[in-house]
Order: sequence, then C-alpha cells, then structure tokens
Amino acid sequence: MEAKEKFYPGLDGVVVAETKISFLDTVQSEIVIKGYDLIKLAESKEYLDIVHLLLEEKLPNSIEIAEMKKNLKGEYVIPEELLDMFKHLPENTHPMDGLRTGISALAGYDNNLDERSLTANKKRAYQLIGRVPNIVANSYRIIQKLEPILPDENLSYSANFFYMLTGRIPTSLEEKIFDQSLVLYSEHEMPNSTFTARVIASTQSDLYGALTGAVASLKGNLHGGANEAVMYMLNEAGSVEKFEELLETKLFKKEKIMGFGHRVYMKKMDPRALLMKEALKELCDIKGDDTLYKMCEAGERIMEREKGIYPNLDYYAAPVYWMLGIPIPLYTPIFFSARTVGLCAHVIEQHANNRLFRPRVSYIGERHVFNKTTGQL
Ligand SMILES: CC(=O)SCCNC(=O)CCNC(=O)[C@H](O)C(C)(C)COP(=O)(O)OP(=O)(O)OC[C@H]1O[C@@H](n2cnc3c(N)ncnc32)[C@H](O)[C@@H]1OP(=O)(O)O
Ligand SMILES: O=C([O-])CC(=O)C(=O)O
Repeated sequence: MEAKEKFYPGLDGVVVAETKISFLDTVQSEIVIKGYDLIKLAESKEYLDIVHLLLEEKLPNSIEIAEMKKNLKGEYVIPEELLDMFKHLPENTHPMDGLRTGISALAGYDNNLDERSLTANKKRAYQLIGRVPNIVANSYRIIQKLEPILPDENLSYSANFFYMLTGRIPTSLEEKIFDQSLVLYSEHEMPNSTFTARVIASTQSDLYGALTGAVASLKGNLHGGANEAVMYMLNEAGSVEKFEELLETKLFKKEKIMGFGHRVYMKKMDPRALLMKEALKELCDIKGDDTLYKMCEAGERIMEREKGIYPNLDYYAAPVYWMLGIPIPLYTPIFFSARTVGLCAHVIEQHANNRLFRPRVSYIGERHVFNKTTGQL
C-alpha cells in the first residue's frame, strides 16, 4: 500500500458492512427495517413488535407477542449490587456515564460470557432490553440521591419505563407517544454508535463490551447527545423571538445548531422528526400552550433559510420528552435504551459473519532517514 491512499474523512459514503437489518433509502425516502418502512411501523406498531422484528426476523403474531411480553417482564429487575454500585458514583456523574458503567458491569453477571452463539446472544439481548430501562432510570435517580423506582410488572413495557423515569403512570396518549419515540429511535442503519459496536464485536469481544462502547459514542453532541442540547437551547430562549435571536447569533458565530443536519439526510428532513413534530403539536394543544411548537417551527424556518438544513429526530424528540415531563439528562439515555435492540441485532449479525475491522491510514507525518554509516537516527 502507498503511504498516500484515497481518504474519506468521517468515512463519508463508505460502505462498511453488508446487512439484512436496515437501510436508509434516500432515493425513496424510506428507512427500511427488515424490509418494512420504519415510519409505517411507527404509525401502526408498538416498540415490542419492532423488538420481535429485529431479533426474530418477523413481526409477531398475537401469541408470539404475548409470550415475549411475559418473558421480558422477568428481565426487568437488575442485580441489587448494581443499585449499590450507583450509590458510590459521584453526584456529578453524567447519566450516560452511569448507564455505561451499569451495562459494563452486567458482563460480570453473565456466566456464559465466552459463548457467542446466536442463541446465547439473543438471550442476552432480551435481558438487556428488559434491564436497560431500569439502569437508565435508577442509575440517574440513585446518583441524584433519589430513591430508586422499582419496575412495575403490571404496566406495559413503555408505561413501566415511563413510570421509572418520572415516578408517575402515563396517560394512554403519553404512553402511545413515548412508545412511538422508542420505535423511531430503535434502529437506524450505521450511525457512529452502531459502527462502534460492530467494530468492537469484530474482535470477538462480547455484547456488553460492544454496547458499552456504543453508549460512549451516543453520548456525544454530534450524535445522541443532541436531543438534550436541543432542550437546553429551547429553554435558554423561552420564546419565539428569543429563540430566533439565539439561532441567528449562533449561526453568525458559525456554531452548529443542535438537532439540525444529518450525514445521510443533510438536505432533507429526517422522516422520523415529522412524527415527533405531530406528537409535539398534540401535546401542546392539550396543554393549551403552543409556545414550544411555535419556537421549533421558527427554528426550522431560520435553518432552512440560512443553511438549507432540516431537523433530525432529536430536534422534535427533545420537546416531546419535555412535554411528557421527563428530566432532560435522561433524553440521551432513553435514546440508547430504545436503540439497544438495534445494537444487539448488529452485534449478532457481526458475530455471525465476522471479519475484523482494521482499516489503514494516509500517513502525513514526518519520515526520518536512518543513517547507515553512523548507525544513528
Ligand atoms: C439522531 C441523531 O443522532 S441525528 C444527529 C444529531 N446531531 C446533531 O443534531 C448535531 C448537529 N448536527 C451536526 O453537527 C451535523 O449535521 C452532523 C454531525 C449530524 C452531520 O454532519 P456532517 O455530515 O459531518 O456534516 P458537516 O458537519 O461536515 O457539515 C456540513 C456543512 O453543513 C453545516 N452544518 C451541518 N449541520 C449543521 C448544524 N446543525 N448547524 C449549522 N450548520 C450545520 C456545517 O457547518 C457545514 O457547513 P460548511 O460546509 O459551510 O462548513
Ligand atoms: O444515523 C445517524 O447517523 C444518526 C441517527 O440519526 C441515529 O442514530 O438515529
């Protein structure tokens, strides 16, 4: 290999895997998940249907979904020692770091860690899907010196998650909207976090390690961390006029506006954002206060006019979570929790047909010639 090869910064446009899991079809504007359009799934199916689709290769019938729900309820509880461990983390631990620590620690409770068969990985995947909401909610609560909220098996998967996050049982509309957000976040082809997980899995490392790396990746503002940043920005402004001013100032300073742009959709709206925009409208109408909705629309207009850039899912998921009364530091952990199933599907696929990821570089550093006569550098 020559020292100077063609280099694609950020691997932009580079295909890194063959997959049967998902694909962003930008020509037909479709997010294909196991052959189905994610937006259609989000309009008609529940999060656990998508879990079944991603792990069992098909949408469940009524018997299969009932069985899966029953089995998952048995996975809601996390080891007591984990709750204890969270007590010892400093109060300023970021919820994504608490989550990362929790997922990493789960590896120690797996007595079969070296087994990477499909059956073993699927069992772990279901365990993680059951446990991650508990880790998300209670690592945060315990680090904040709040009492943990134990899972309630009488509630649906999403209602229980919502309950552990907020301490209250959602209304049916809140449950539906929260569940839909989980569907929308469930899987999205090859974002940085999924690539991270697959890179780790390609060394034959285990599912916990791959997901631990994915949490770290998702934490960043350019990826999952954007949903929290969006809400802080909206709250800092507080009104349409102030939000317009804030965006204009940020753009003038050449700052990036969180919640806008996307490596794949760059010049189009992320189709997932539209569903969350509709949900925001519904929640604002019920509250009788459409300030947040109007602010978001004003932001859209400015970004379209000034940059020709459109919202991604995080832009509308953030105010939706705010209207649902969820604490801001939990937005990115919720994204991760929903994505757990997609990540598990990718790790399983990587393990099933593995080749170690090991790319090359274009070296632009110095070369020092070894002086053969003096024997010195
Ligand atoms: C669910 C998700 O994880 S979606 C992603 C969530 N992340 C965010 O919302 C963070 C804000 N957005 C961004 O930073 C970017 O759009 C990314 C990182 C998501 C994708 O970016 P890339 O494909 O790497 O594009 P890149 O950062 O090179 O930007 C290309 C151009 O668009 C501009 N641009 C892209 N996004 C934004 C933005 N949010 N605000 C202002 N300008 C932007 C860049 O300044 C750049 O302009 P220039 O060519 O004049 O310098
Ligand atoms: O696809 C990406 O790069 C980021 C994203 O929208 C996601 O992970 O949902």
